[in-house]
Amino acid sequence: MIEVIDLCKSYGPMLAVDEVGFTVRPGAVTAFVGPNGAGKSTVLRIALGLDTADSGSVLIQGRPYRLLDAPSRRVGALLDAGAIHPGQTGRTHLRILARAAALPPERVEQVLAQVGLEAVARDRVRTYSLGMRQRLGIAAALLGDPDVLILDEPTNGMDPEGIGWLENLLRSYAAAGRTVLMSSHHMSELEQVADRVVVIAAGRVVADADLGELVHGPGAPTMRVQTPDTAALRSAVAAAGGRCAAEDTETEEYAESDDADEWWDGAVDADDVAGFVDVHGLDRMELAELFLHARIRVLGLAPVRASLQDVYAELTADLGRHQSSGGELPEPSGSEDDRYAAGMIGRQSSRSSEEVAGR
Ligand SMILES: Nc1ncnc2c1ncn2[C@@H]1O[C@H](COP(=O)(O)OP(=O)(O)OP(=O)(O)O)[C@@H](O)[C@H]1O
Repeated sequence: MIEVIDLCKSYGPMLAVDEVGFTVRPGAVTAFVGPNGAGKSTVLRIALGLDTADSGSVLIQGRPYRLLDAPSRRVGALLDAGAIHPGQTGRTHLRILARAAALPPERVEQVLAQVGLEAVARDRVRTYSLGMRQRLGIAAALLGDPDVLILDEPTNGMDPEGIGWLENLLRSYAAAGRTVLMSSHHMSELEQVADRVVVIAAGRVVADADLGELVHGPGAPTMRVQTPDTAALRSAVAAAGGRCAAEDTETEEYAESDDADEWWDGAVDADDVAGFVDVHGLDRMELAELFLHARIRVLGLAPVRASLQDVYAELTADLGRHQSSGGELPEPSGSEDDRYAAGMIGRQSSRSSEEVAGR
């Protein structure tokens, strides 16, 4: 379990993380999402002892990271796959990490097999694609067979096969009762794998809910009704204790959308005089009763399926990026050896970004 408790962190005048609190439970994959600059990496760095909070704390299995016994057996982390030393082979990189964490050398071969890198284990990291580097970073996170996995944007640069592989890995990890926290900007991928979603914007948590609850809302799903009697529908829904979306969805606009193809196959033409009204708080049976009693002509009825992307866009619409202070990023705290051993930085972190990128 990971507990983030009333976390605050400023960089100069910039409040990067503002009383952030949420719990990441075992047995589930929790997605941690937010716009660029929302504060995700800051929370993850603090969780892993690479930065210090101004106030509040992050507990992993009940303790701050720095106070964990054998932290690499408790937490595996991937923060920056691009930071692995390009001159080393994949296997050497993992062997160094295993030795530093007092893990048996056979773990290296096991995780290489687990992430599908055995065939390139003897190649230098500079020859790896970004997707292969991500796999190597994930192998490093898995080395200690930890109960908690923290992955910052692990699917960046991965092809669809790699993403599918990672989704399976994370699902089986969670199914074994372990804790998985991953950040990503790819909502459609997260929708495939996440059980729970924490949304952060401008340093504050704006949603913390099960994926289903977030995309369907609590209670009955939103139903989209196509009817020529929109005014009558609205008053009948209000009388029955439901609620209608403020605007009717324009028939033509909706009929031309992808949703219409998928959900409204066989509905009347856009030319027909009918509007679409989204109804909240009444289920299909309640609506059927209402149509009958209020004598409302209905041409179509279907649940509205919001995507995580839709919900996310709505939640973060007004709360985009914090104003950047424009200052230099200070070095994270913790010795370089500690950070290398935790799989978070490359051994020669002073190398140029071009070298790190293998150019
Ligand atoms: N070391 C630092 N010094 C100054 N400002 C920082 C530092 N680290 C983060 N920030 C600022 O804090 C805010 C939060 O940054 P953070 O990297 O945590 O966001 P993020 O949600 O991970 O963004 P992204 O999705 O782009 O990775 C940003 O405005 C960033 O510029």
